[in-house]
Amino acid sequence: MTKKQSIYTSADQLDFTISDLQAMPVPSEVLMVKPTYFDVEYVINPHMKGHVGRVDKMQAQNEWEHLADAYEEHGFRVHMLDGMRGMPDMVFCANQSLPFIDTDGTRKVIMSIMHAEQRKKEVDAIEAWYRTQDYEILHLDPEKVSDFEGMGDAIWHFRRRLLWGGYGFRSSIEAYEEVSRLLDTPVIALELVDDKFYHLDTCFCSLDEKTVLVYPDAFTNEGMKLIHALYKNVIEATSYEAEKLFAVNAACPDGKNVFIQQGCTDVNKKLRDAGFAVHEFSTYEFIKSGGSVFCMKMMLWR
Ligand SMILES: NC(=[NH2+])NCCC[C@H](N)C(=O)O
Repeated sequence: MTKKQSIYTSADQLDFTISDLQAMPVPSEVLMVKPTYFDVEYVINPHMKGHVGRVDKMQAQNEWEHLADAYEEHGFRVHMLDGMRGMPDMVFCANQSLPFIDTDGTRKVIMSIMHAEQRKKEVDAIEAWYRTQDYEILHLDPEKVSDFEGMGDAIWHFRRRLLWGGYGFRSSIEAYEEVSRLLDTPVIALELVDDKFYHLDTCFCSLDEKTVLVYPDAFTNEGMKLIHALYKNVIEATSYEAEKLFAVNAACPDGKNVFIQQGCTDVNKKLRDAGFAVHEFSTYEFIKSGGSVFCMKMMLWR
């Protein structure tokens, strides 16, 4: 496809359909950071309020292990990285980077510029791990980009070279000009308008090429138009399940199986009706920090 434009912010700018886009392999590996030092120590999103010092460490460890096992059971190789003292949010390893595989098979990663001061040092720790993994490491120009929180806000369309980028709370729209240029990929930029849904991965879950799970009130009308223009099936979560159960922070690593927080009855029925297999997990300890299934891992290519 010849790109006329790299960042799309309104539906009338769209000059392609999904089938025009190049295919991209599905990741086969997962990175997870052990929750040894996970806790709620500060408040940088509305979900963390009232939870400082209230994490049940044993329970968190159990929840994390069940999730890691599930990736292994579904055939994914899981890299487990030790957490670090003083980095209670490092366990949310969707945030410090955005990995990518090029058309020639080169693996690259763009390192994040965390919005919150408290989380900035996590990026170096994750970068050090990528150095052991034969990834080409790319950095955003801090003169041009103030913040970008990796796969928390930048989500690949399933199996296609198209990036969906959320902005407004943790990432700024300028980041996507840079990301689009570095990865030579079009970006659909979606403004986030509700601070309870501060990362794109709290309100947008890419399920397969044609299907997405969203929480519509987290977006502008124009954002929802873009989503409807490029997805045939748009599954909507209720406000209760999206906000209290992080239903949309689910993960569908293979286009068939959806890993999701326990108890999302309405969303689960819609997912099953659409042909997906649903696997429920307890992530209550992590929800206290404003994260669930999706943000506790990073998908990688081998
Ligand atoms: N991608 C995510 N939604 N990650 C959750 C991050 C939670 C973390 N406490 C933060 O506010 O930064």
